[in-house]
Amino acid sequence: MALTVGLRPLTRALLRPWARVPGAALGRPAAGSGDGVRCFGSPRVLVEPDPAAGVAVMKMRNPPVNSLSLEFLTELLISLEKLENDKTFRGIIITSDCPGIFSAGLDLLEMYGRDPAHCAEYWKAVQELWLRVYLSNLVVIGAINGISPAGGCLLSLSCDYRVLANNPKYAIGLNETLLGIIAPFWFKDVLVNTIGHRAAERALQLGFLFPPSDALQVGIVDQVVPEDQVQSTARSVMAQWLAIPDHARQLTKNLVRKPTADRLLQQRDADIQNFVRFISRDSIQKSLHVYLEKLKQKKG
Ligand SMILES: CCCCC/C=C\CCCC/C=C/C(=O)SCCNC(=O)CCNC(=O)[C@H](O)C(C)(C)COP(=O)(O)OP(=O)(O)OC[C@H]1O[C@@H](n2cnc3c(N)ncnc32)[C@H](O)[C@@H]1OP(=O)(O)O
Repeated sequence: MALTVGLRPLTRALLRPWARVPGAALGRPAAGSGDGVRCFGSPRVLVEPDPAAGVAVMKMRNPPVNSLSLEFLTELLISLEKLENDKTFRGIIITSDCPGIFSAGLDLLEMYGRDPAHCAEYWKAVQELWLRVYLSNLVVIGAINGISPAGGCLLSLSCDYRVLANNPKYAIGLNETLLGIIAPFWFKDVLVNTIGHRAAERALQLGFLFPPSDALQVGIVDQVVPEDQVQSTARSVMAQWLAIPDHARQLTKNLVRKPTADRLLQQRDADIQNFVRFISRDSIQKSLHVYLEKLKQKKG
């Protein structure tokens, strides 16, 4: 898949992709890997490779809530691109290193009080991450070990399979309307593809965040397991998926997902312009302000 990352050279230059991760990389072999196999990654993305299994675990660590800032998105993109281009790997497990939070979704501070050029650059990176995960040739499994609203839910929905930890706090859904904003058409498409039209219609309008039992029932996740079994379950599901020949699985995945991805690919620039126009409205900026204040006040 030829996707351009399309971020400002400055943004990319600021990052140090593939730098050894302090602490994690200091001689600690990756779990399940043989001696000499080291964790690698970037400041916000820790990659634990298991070359023998052909699997890498990608841990998001952008504390406190793994909000998808521009820098974090860029690091995720670079990690994914690297893994995708390395023939050692056939599958990745995406999980979180922030306790209780898978991802709080898009970083509201990238959309609030920003100029149009910044919003456009940000939205391009959001599109890019979605396309890269959604169309990945690798098997992508979400080991969802925390709450995942909005953009966090989109990231989960873009995986091939979702395992959610059974904790009532770990709700998942596209809750944009609760913020006074709307889920873009491609977020909506992925939800419809996953849970069906009627369920998506209700969930989107009401901004449902499904706790684990409801999430399983509606089909927004594939499995709910005790919290301490999320990673091991993701590993055994991965083994099942990797038992299928790559070429057959990849072509099938493409067959199923391409029409949805094409809807965005055919109008990426227009989608960016729509986003910038929408997010720049006074009324939307006001809604974001109110929501951010609410998050602050919640702390007391
Ligand atoms: C017509 C065409 C239209 C085109 C489309 C147009 C428009 C827009 C589409 C936009 C799609 C948007 C997608 C999104 O993902 S929006 C983000 C949605 N996320 C949320 O609603 C989650 C908000 N966060 C929370 O609910 C909680 O933080 C939590 C995740 C449950 C964690 O709770 P807790 O552990 O208690 O932590 P705090 O609430 O205290 O948060 C810690 C600090 O992190 C800040 N924070 C939290 N979430 C975000 C975020 N998403 N972005 C930026 N910052 C975030 C929070 O304010 C705290 O900051 P502080 O320490 O400085 O106070």
